[in-house]
Amino acid sequence: MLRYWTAGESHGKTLIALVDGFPAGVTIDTDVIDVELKRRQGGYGRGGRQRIETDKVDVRTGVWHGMTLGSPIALEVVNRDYKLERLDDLPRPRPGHGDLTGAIKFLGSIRGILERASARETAVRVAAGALAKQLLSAFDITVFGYVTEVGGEEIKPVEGTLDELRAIRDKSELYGLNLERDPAIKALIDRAGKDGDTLGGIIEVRVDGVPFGLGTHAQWDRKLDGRLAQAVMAVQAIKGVEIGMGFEAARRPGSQVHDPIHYDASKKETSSLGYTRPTNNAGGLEAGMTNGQPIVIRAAKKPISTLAKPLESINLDTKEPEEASYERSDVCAISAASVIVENVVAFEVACAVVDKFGGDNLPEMLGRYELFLKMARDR
Ligand SMILES: Cc1cc2nc3c(=O)[nH]c(=O)nc-3n(C[C@H](O)[C@H](O)[C@H](O)COP(=O)(O)O)c2cc1C
Ligand SMILES: C=C(O[C@@H]1CC(C(=O)O)=C[C@@H](OP(=O)(O)O)[C@H]1O)C(=O)O
Repeated sequence: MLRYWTAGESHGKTLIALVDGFPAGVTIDTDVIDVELKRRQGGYGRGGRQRIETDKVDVRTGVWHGMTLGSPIALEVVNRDYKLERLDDLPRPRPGHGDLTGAIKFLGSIRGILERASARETAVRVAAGALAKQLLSAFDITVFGYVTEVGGEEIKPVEGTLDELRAIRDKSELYGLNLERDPAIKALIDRAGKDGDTLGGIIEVRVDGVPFGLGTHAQWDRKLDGRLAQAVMAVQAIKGVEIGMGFEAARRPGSQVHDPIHYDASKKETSSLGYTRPTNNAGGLEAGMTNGQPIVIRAAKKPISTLAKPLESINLDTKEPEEASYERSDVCAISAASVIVENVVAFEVACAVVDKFGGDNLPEMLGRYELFLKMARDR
């Protein structure tokens, strides 16, 4: 079983992801992980913190001569803005953050909650996802995330191959798929910043090259749609998850929702085994299992909770009404969130690959994958 945990506070010494159950024999390129970490730090609308940090991964355990050993892998990203010992508490909880509930639940400080609730922790979630992508690439599975909406403004994607779309996204300051929309949306973010306000948005992630049969119908906690939804929803500030047509499917009759099943022998050698679907409203998942089509998953991110023009709150000591605390904050972090969601999806898909093809070592997994394809083609 492949899994991970993280440790670390936002302004503490360091952040750690401990990845357990990662197969042996996977070549790891730490530069590729650092590219993802850099992308997560970027995107238009980020606050002052990203000018302090330069995130780089240090693979502390589990890798020898650039290859995984099958033992636990500890990934570390050190905080440059380490100052926790000098920081005071925050007196006035910020609506939308974990401040009020955390301080009440743990009978303690707001600082003690926000330090761990903070999305700073996602640096090492991204490192774990970027590690998982290096396993997925051996199976030609690619995971690609982009922004489709910011503050209610749509970024309708242009058409193109995956490589063309990647090139566009990597040029976009918003990580969207339509460069023409960037100036208007940057102006929207600037306006929100000037008004002391914040913005959220919508992210889409596409997973290509997915074989049939990842996940299972047999038990609720092993259904891949459910596991993906949990991984995505557990990203800070994500408030909605859709797979394929998502909520829109509820508004249409079945004839306009379900994807007909066709067969094209010339595609027998691909991961779809020749079973083609003229549409992919299911988003690649039926009954908790992948159906040979790309996985498509969307996430809705709420606006940042800390407003420069603070909302009404209470001073927890005096119980008197006061404005919520403000130190510094992102105005819009949807682009960063797209990198995070992309990487948590990658990790979850890698878990399902390990479940299906075994997790001891990569050559054995690839052998089992080929055997499965052969048997499934003959089905
Ligand atoms: C990439 C990213 C950056 C974020 N930056 C901030 C920030 O600067 N200030 C803030 O108040 N919240 C920020 N958030 C949101 C909080 O982490 C989040 O709202 C909080 O942990 C409460 O969790 P919840 O929104 O899931 O309920 C950010 C979230 C993400 C994903
Ligand atoms: C540090 C990161 O994001 C932080 C997430 C965050 C929050 O409350 O979630 C609050 C801010 O922290 P700070 O007050 O130190 O500026 C963001 O900068 C990061 O993504 O690397």
